[in-house]
Amino acid sequence: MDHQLLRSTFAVVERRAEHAVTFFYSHLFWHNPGVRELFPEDMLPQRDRLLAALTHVVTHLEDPGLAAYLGQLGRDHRKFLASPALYAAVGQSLLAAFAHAAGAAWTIEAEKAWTEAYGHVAELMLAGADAAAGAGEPAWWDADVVRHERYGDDLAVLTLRPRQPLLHLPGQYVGVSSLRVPRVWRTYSLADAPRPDGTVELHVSRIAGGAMSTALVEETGPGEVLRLSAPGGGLVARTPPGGLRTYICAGTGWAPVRALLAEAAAAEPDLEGRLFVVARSKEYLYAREDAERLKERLPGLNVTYITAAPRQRKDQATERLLRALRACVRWSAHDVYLAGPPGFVAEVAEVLEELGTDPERIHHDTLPSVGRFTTRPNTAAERLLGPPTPLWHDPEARAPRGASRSF
Ligand SMILES: NC(=O)C1=CN([C@@H]2O[C@H](COP(=O)(O)OP(=O)(O)OC[C@H]3O[C@@H](n4cnc5c(N)ncnc54)[C@H](O)[C@@H]3O)[C@@H](O)[C@H]2O)C=CC1
Repeated sequence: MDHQLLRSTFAVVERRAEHAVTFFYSHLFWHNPGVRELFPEDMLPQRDRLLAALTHVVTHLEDPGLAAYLGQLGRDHRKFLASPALYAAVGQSLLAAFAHAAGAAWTIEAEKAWTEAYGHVAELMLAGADAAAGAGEPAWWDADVVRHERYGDDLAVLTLRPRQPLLHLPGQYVGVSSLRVPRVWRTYSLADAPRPDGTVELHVSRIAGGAMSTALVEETGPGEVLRLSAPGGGLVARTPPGGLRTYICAGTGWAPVRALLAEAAAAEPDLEGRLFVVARSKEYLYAREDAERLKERLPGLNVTYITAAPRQRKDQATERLLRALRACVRWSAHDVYLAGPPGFVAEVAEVLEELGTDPERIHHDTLPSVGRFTTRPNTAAERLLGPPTPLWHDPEARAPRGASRSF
């Protein structure tokens, strides 16, 4: 495959990304009646996701991990009932959209390279789907809601009992779908290590205007059934025994961190580390009781809770956290596990690097985007669909940014 040619055509398509994605879906739905019904009513998050996946493929062409990524994506796409025929239809519409957006850059060679590349991508995704089906894994897990607890106005903890065993690594997330919001899937972390009774826990924060989070926080209750997709994500334990680690979470970012700590409490109760739990206000520090229980099992864990002061804006908690992080030492010796709102993760990761943490040892997930990109935009296409928000906190206290940054 001609990687250089794939990258150069994609760079042209990217500059007209919004146009290309609109063309793609119009072409797909027009030529394949019935396919529109497989997609949610609100297509905006879907459009971002397609582009994010394509960007990932093009920027990882030489990465040996790409095949595993595509296999996992195919496994995950079983929840959409994606058939080989649908993969073929998507390929045709994608090439048509690329041809349209690339203009003069769409040469015979470019078309050949993209036809071959898409064929390869589809093959790896279908192989991932077949492998999961062959191992007896369902396309999704029906799960009964057995408990629903509210914290503050916007937060809920849901306990679910999947009807088939749901194997996962602590720290991973699942896609969640509800009949209340047809065909929409949102990702939430599983908030515990696998439990003996097979139940799982999701922590949901209601986003203003978010149909799914509102349904899960305000309307869902015991007796209802949700669908869960195959667990995925790379925020899993990576520290060798005896290694130092720091866990930092904000809001419902507590969910994956709690799962990692529960695993550590069983596997390595004498671990040494620090935990920072950040919440917008005291009322939202729903993690405190659980964290205290974990601390009893992990005496070497130093726990700090950080909230904004009363009547201060919620972001003040991050400023307070950054001050606390600056007061800590030995960052170069720590693995750091990070979870929370995307802006928080990006900001904290940057400060940790400035403090001397090895970037390879800062672990966090890039959750699939919802509506807007969940990480800072890097490419022209990402910037177009989700322009970066300006950094807001205490810029004076920061070391100068690397000259290589493009925003
Ligand atoms: N529910 C889950 O299982 C998981 C959720 N997440 C993410 O965590 C977030 C949870 O949202 P909430 O609980 O409502 O958190 P929140 O909106 O209450 O924010 C918690 C704290 O994060 C900080 N923060 C928020 N936005 C920031 C920004 N742009 N820059 C710097 N700091 C910022 C502030 O200190 C704030 O007090 C969501 O974005 C979600 O995607 C991440 C992992 C798992």
